[in-house]
Amino acid sequence: MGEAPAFCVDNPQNGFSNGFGLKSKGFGTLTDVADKRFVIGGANNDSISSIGVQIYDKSKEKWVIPTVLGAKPKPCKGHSAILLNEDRIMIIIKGSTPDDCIWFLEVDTKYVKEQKKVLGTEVVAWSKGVRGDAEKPVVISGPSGVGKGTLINMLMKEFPSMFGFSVSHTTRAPRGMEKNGVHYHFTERTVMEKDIKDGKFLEFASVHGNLYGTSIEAVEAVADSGKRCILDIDVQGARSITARSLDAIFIFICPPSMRELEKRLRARGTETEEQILKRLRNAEAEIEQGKSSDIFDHILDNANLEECYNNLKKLLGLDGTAPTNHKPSPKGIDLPLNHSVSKMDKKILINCETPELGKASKKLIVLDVSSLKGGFPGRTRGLNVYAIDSFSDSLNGTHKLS
Ligand SMILES: Nc1nc2c(ncn2[C@@H]2O[C@H](COP(=O)(O)OP(=O)(O)O)[C@@H](O)[C@H]2O)c(=O)[nH]1
Ligand SMILES: Nc1ncnc2c1ncn2[C@@H]1O[C@H](COP(=O)(O)OP(=O)(O)O)[C@@H](O)[C@H]1O
Repeated sequence: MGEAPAFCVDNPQNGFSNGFGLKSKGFGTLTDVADKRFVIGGANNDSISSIGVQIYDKSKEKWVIPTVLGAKPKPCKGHSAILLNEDRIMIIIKGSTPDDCIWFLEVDTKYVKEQKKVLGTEVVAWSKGVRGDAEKPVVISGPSGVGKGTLINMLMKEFPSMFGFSVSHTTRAPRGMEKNGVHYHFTERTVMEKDIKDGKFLEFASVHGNLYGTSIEAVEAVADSGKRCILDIDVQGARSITARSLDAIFIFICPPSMRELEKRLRARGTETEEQILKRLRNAEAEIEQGKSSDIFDHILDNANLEECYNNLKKLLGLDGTAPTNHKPSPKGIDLPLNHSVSKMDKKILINCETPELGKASKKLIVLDVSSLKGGFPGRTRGLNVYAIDSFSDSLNGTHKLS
């Protein structure tokens, strides 16, 4: 299938209320998915414009303005659109930065289908495309004072280029040494509640009387930096994450006894007496749930810190010396402004010939989409990218882009 053609929308509904004012005419792409035509477009001139979405329902012969979820691509100088698997449209942005040129408009993925039912409207969702895979995140849970933070710090200190911490949002007050943006994003309840409503959180829970939550951006930012994400979240949060099918390793840290847990909490000296008692009361239920539920893949006893840390490293496959062959974070894709796009099986071919530079300038960029993972509300990962120079001569010139 070839690139969806640039076209002129003759009769859209008074512009794209979800993206920009299209006025009476605009240019964009159209992609047919069953009896729906997805019109994705910008303004009718050479200037940069934002991307709006409108759907023409061919069976009902009417235009529909969908609810658009997720952050959309930045204003651009045009785009190409290619339908993948009947459930998402790949958008290749012209004139964008290398790390911002591939996007997916999900039109019938599992999440979008669910949202259509919940909202009772047409729904589409934007997800940014990213090269390469992210390693499975590591979710660490356990009662307050058991040693989660201590173990995570040890891991980050020993393997600084390998792990990144998912910085949660919380409505609780910072402790003496805690820094905003490093340990937590300390936030107002009303602000956090609005962000939760706007779908910015992967999970959230009320813990010890405060609101805590993991933003989608917190996890994606770690993966973008090429590191493996560590989450320190409570049992409710871990359960929400399993329900959202986030592929992660779930580890529960257990104290040797309630008495020892109390001793550690008091020795830490960061909570008031009232807060300590609340945390201890909650600990019993957390331990019960952590041990009995089928959320956790591993339960680690933190009686002896060194032993527990070694066991943690073992189950993460880090029991040797620090690995030296850590994958660097993948670079973006450098696309020229002018290119044409086509599809062959699970590969998207981007023809980057620059006519004014002659035959020698021919380059074909191949996006292998056979192993895509993730998607809204996070990034779409697993894009594999190859460049073929002077592709008309031979395919033997294939090499991986660095
Ligand atoms: N669900 C959820 N729980 C979180 C998050 N961040 C922290 N928590 C949990 O909230 C609880 C309280 O954390 P905190 O106030 O830092 O106290 P601490 O556990 O005693 O260090 C702990 O069980 C954390 O695992 C989050 O983003 N989501
Ligand atoms: N195995 C252990 N033995 C003794 N003290 C520990 C052990 N693990 C952690 N601690 C101490 O217990 C306190 C609570 O640990 P922390 O990492 O803050 O717990 P959490 O993040 O689970 O609330 C800290 O003062 C820490 O130094």
